[in-house]
Amino acid sequence: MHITRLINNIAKRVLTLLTIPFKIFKRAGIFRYFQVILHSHIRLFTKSAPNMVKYLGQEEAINIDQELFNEYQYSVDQLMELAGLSCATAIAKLYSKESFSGKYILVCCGPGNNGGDGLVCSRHLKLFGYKPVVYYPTKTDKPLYNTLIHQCECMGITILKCLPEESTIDSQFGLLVDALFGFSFKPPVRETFVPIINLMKNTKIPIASIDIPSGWDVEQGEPEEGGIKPELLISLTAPKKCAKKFDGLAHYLGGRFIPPRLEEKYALDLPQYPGTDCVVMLK
Ligand SMILES: NC(=O)C1=CN([C@@H]2O[C@H](COP(=O)(O)OP(=O)(O)OC[C@H]3O[C@@H](n4cnc5c(N)ncnc54)[C@H](O)[C@@H]3O)[C@@H](O)[C@H]2O)[C@@H](O)CC1
Ligand SMILES: [K+]
Repeated sequence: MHITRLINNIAKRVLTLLTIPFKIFKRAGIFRYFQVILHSHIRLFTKSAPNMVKYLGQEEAINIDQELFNEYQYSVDQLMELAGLSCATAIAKLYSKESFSGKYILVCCGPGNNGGDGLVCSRHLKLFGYKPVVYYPTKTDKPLYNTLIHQCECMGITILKCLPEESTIDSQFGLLVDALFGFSFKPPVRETFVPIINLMKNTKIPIASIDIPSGWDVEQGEPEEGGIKPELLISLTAPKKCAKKFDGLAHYLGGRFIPPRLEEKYALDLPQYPGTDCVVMLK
């Protein structure tokens, strides 16, 4: 275990060192080309390391969630803040600001807590110097969500009323953050969300999915008719079973808030987070 962790750490350091020279490339095309090549190589290098972390079923994920709130007395906004920060951090690790060449990040938020993570993530992305814009089609009229929206607006983040035209997405946005549905999703996607899911299926810009690629079955993965294909997946607490089918560029784990006793009870076998980081790269 120690040797595989050491190899992982060395690989990550090599990745960071190799990435720095590319940050001087202001032209997104060249930057992204090298970024993809680099990550593919790092993945090959680290693939031999056994991935011990447990992949959760839907019921188990819901039980852990409930236990955090009931037994450990965390409030939703406490965990959401850490989850959203982890997502923004993972995005910043994979995509430099320069790679977007001034383009916006479209953060699509759903009606539940996954959408709340998206709102928090937007706020942190803004603080990191990115340009997030939120699309939140079904606002949840609860104090928590009203506050999160208010905070976004106070930070100059635009909340879009309509979904941007598919034809303008590529020219305006450099990344789409998928915060529509998390571990409580039950297929099939309801009518209201079909246009945004279709847009995500068709778009050429990269997608970063929070916790679950939206529209995927939490345990089985991508639907038979085809689903969205995120480039980055940020699992929270522990990856869900569908993450085994994830074939994008990078998979991070975030939400470094699980008490050791809870980790032990569910035999989560969480990987070691580097130093004080709030995310750890799984692949
Ligand atoms: N411990 C944890 O486990 C934490 C979880 N958090 C986030 O919370 C998420 C889970 O949140 P929730 O339980 O609120 O649920 P979700 O955000 O996964 O989704 C529930 C919402 O989606 C709707 N929905 C479900 N199936 C649908 C369908 N087929 N078509 C259209 N709408 C559908 C439901 O009506 C509900 O409004 C996680 O995935 C994660 O992102 C974080 O905020 C913090 C910590
Ligand atoms: K999602």
